[in-house]
Amino acid sequence: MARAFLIVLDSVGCGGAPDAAAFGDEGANTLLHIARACADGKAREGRSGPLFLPHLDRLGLGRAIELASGEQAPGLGARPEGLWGAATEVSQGKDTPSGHWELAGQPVPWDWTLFPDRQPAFPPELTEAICRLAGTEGILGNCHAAGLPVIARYCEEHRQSLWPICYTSADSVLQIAAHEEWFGLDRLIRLCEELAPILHSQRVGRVIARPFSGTCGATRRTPNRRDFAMAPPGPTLLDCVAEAGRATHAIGKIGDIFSMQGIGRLWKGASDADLFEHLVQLGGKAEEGSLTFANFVEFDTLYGHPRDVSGYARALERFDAALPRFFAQLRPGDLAIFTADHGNDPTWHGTEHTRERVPVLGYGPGAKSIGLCGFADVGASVARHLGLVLPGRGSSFL
Ligand SMILES: O=P(O)(O)O[C@H]1O[C@H](CO)[C@@H](O)[C@H]1O
Ligand SMILES: [Mn+2]
Ligand SMILES: [Mn+2]
Repeated sequence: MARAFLIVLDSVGCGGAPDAAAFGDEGANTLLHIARACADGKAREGRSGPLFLPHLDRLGLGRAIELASGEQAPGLGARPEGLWGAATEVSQGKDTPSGHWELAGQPVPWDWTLFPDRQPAFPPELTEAICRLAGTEGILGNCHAAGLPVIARYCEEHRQSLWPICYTSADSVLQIAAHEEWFGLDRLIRLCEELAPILHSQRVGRVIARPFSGTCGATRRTPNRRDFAMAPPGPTLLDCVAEAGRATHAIGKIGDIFSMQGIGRLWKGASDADLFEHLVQLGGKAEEGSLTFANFVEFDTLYGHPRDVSGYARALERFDAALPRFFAQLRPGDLAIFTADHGNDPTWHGTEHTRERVPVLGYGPGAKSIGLCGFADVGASVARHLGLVLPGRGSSFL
């Protein structure tokens, strides 16, 4: 029986989304702009030269970028030896759950609730609920922000008052940062868990605990982040595989993104390097007929949001260089698909995700062009590869 590996490189988009302008993202292209910066010598911190991704490019990465956006990425464009194409999203959100759910066959049928970009960003009833559940007299932040600056800005007040630092973004999200020792990690996780059903009932997609440690001026976020996400709008690829009695393995934050629905075993780690080791191990030992679904988040969190082009290029090159160790574990008949959930162009303005198409690259079935497809077609194809049928929007390109 065949095995499938669905691997999401978080935020590694390739431009060309037909509705990018509606998101203020017309022209955004994560991979193209990183490749151009590298070729122009503008991404030289800890690396140099044109973007070097020989293994992904051999699958068809350069051609996928060109197909999605009409632009040639310098250094990429080898003749594809893998399955290659690009996918367009229909869900009206450029966030992580929307992207993953649609890849797994469930586009989001509703409009997410977003908080206004003003201070206070949260309605008084929500602030009261946070205070009641946290046992505090108030909250800090209450604004749109990126995580590192908002912690730096409110650290000292947080240390003195122990009020939680609450912020949001262009995503449908309430994020709460608090110090692991001063405020308490368990207390922060419990607070987010208790708030989640209230927020979910209002179509706010996620409550995220963002614990940090260290002293003010030298804080760092810890790996104990927890996302409490709404459940997907219906059964996904994971449910389909699990209900067929097959094993499902979730690497990284897949468990959080799918509210643990349809997930057999969880494989977590402190870094993407740790997660890659899980992927290599599962390449060797995942059961016949199983699905391994992985998310590599550092492209997004460490380099996309902070707009670090060199760092993003380094992370892509590191990932590419490690791929042969994973490929060496695969067996005849296996399928490994590499794709993404949205863009996060590190050359774009602001600090938010960017609406883009995403590459769809497959290792296993040999050279094959799939052209432009929908996100949901990825899930339908993985199901088909496993001999299953995923009901819903997608159709298989296999
Ligand atoms: O800057 P940080 O806190 O990482 O925020 C990011 O993390 C959130 C969830 O992925 C996104 O909405 C984005 O704003
Ligand atoms: Mn994401
Ligand atoms: Mn993100």
